[in-house]
Amino acid sequence: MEKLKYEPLFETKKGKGRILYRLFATSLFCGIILIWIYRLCNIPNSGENGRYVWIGMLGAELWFSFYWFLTQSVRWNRIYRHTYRDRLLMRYENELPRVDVFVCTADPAIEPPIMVINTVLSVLAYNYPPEKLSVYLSDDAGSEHTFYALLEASRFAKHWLPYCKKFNVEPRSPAAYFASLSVSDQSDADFSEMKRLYEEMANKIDVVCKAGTVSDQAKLEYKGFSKWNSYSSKKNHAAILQILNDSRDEETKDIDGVRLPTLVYVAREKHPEHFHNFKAGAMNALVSLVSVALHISEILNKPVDDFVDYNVQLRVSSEISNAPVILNVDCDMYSNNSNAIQDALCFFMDEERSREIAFVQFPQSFGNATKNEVYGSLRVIDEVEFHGADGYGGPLYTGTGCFHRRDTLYGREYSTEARIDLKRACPEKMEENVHELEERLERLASSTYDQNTQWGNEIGLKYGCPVEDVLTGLTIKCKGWKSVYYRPERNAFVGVTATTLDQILVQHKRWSEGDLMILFSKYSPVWYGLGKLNPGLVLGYLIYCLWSPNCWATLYYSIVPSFCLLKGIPLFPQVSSKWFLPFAYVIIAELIYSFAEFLWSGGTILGWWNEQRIWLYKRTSSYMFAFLDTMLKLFGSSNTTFIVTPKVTNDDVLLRYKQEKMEFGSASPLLTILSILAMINLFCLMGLVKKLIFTSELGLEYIFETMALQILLCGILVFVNLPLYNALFFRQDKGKIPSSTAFQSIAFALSVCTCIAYM
Ligand SMILES: O=c1ccn([C@@H]2O[C@H](COP(=O)(O)OP(=O)(O)O[C@H]3O[C@H](CO)[C@@H](O)[C@H](O)[C@H]3O)[C@@H](O)[C@H]2O)c(=O)[nH]1
Ligand SMILES: [Mn+2]
Repeated sequence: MEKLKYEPLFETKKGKGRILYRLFATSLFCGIILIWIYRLCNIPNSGENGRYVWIGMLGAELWFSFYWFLTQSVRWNRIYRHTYRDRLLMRYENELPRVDVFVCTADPAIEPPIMVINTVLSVLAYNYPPEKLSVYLSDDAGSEHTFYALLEASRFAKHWLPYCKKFNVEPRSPAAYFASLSVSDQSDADFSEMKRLYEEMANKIDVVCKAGTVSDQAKLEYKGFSKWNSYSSKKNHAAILQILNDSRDEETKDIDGVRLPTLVYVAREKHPEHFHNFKAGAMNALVSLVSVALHISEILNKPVDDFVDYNVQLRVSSEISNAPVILNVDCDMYSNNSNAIQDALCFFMDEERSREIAFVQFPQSFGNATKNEVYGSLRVIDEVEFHGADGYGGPLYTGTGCFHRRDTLYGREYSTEARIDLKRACPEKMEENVHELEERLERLASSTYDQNTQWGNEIGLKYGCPVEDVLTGLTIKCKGWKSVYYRPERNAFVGVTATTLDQILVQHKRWSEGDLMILFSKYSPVWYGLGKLNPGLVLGYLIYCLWSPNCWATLYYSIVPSFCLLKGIPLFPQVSSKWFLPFAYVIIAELIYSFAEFLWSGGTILGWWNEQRIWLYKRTSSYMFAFLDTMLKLFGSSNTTFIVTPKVTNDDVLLRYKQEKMEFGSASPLLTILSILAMINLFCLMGLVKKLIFTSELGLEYIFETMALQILLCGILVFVNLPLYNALFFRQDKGKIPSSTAFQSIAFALSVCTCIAYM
């Protein structure tokens, strides 16, 4: 008999133009070496003017070269994935695994319930058998409003899900769907009815949020609200768990009589004395809630008794769904592609190559991004770098839009028998009613369930790091697993990005701080990962772990050459010197490359320019504070925090955001640093102009000949900062730089420049 040909469920292709890129990178590297040689050979002798400044330049350039070298790792070996969903369905239509979706929210004031339930509705409506899909909303605020919204959403879902299937709607977040249509699309009756239902629901939720409380009538209608009787604050409340739809229940059906996915609301217990570990804590509560110790023992191949050693609290059979595949999304990341589960499963279920795959990460894209992205984007990371990381064992886990195998989250080591257990039985419907089950589960979502256990350490998401996602993904890979990066043509997830400068700087401070903490932690890619990870991937991780130390070289390069300009000390080769060439080549080639890469990644010309500005701002403010804070933490005098990014904006700020006017707004040390730097460069450039006009002894030509690159550098810094000067001196709206910050930074920059000039 002819052997059936194996048809893979996914394919991997090498990126185009790799040879060309490698040649280019090599030529750039030669340029960089020449720059080192120039620096080394021209260090002023001891006693000569500018010796230490020169050594500093050498240090900064060595750092930049080293960092550039790291960034090559994710460009060297890019790969691209392609899935075959039709083959998946043909082979596994009736045995698809169950999938648990975890949605996390933390604060109804900055993560509005209406946005949260749109995300929930979008994942409930996945093109996937409903009896195999369970959606859990983790609400860290334990907010009655969010619960009310979810309750309304569970009712609306009975209309929305059949509608999505009937008309093959995309995207399946109702808000995004309605917003995506033009007026002419909106004529038919089904549509109008759907829109009316949605608006009715949105309106009810809006009323509750504005009133600040749920009406007595609603409370009477649904007795679940009684659980809030003892609620005192979002930091102090008992566990609340409510099963809104139970797919095991025959009665849970939509208006067409089709079963609905399971939907569960969970607010783990919060107690002021028990640290809650932010999102990692929330995720672990969910992971553990839906599992049983027995299963863990099965996975780790140990008898249950051994678990006493493992110190896992043995918890009574408590599962609701316990699916082998878990999707995790942030509350603002709605599903934009209803086939994403099937795509992910192609990687988990391929007969030959899926064994080693622990998670499938999709890119993050943002629905509220403006055309030229004033606050930058993750564009190049998504379009280039993660494809490169994939070539060396897989991208980072970035916290949202990621499918995990449940057993790898439990800390399972890679082994060749590690095929996903599809046949794992569905939890039995127990002889208890839903309320009894809820009560039993609530006891498990206590604020101490993970204390003195391996949760957060050997099991589940890792605690103690503001980027729990990156750390968790890294340790999974150190256990021998790989991950996959998949970017379908239609984006799988769409979220909300920050809309003010302060928000983006604070977010990047959290990220770069967390990444640096990983570098110094027990799980550092360098000492823990070396030998376990592909060396290319170690370099790849280092790019992110070393984000924050970048601040020093950048600060040096954006201040010292400008001061030297003021003092008349040349730091770069003369224009007519042959040493000028490598500098010119490296600068121009790198600029053109980064420009081309950005456009190729789908950005705009102005977007690239904005990206350069935000690059400078992040490096000189967020990264510096992140570095200092990490040092404080290492020496034990500061605690980990997690400032949640707001997902709402007031109308005034939103208008300026849409006009792409940078929002400086509130005073903060981050902002002060940026304006001081901008002013220093402006004063230095003005000092030079003054010198050119009033002192003729040196002559224009001589100054350009000796200082061309320094003038260029200072000029570019000033040019990049134009929006900042505008916000300092001319703008009248609320997004301008606050007068106190303006005054402080101008006074400070002026005094420093005066001191330097007359020193
Ligand atoms: O105590 C907390 C704090 C946050 N969150 C949730 O975590 C998610 C991420 O928070 P956000 O403020 O949006 O952070 P971002 O910087 O946008 O998030 C990125 O970076 C985080 C790590 O810093 C990851 O956790 C996220 O998944 C990743 O998208 C949100 O859904 C929050 O509701 C909680 O559930 N509990
Ligand atoms: Mn977010």
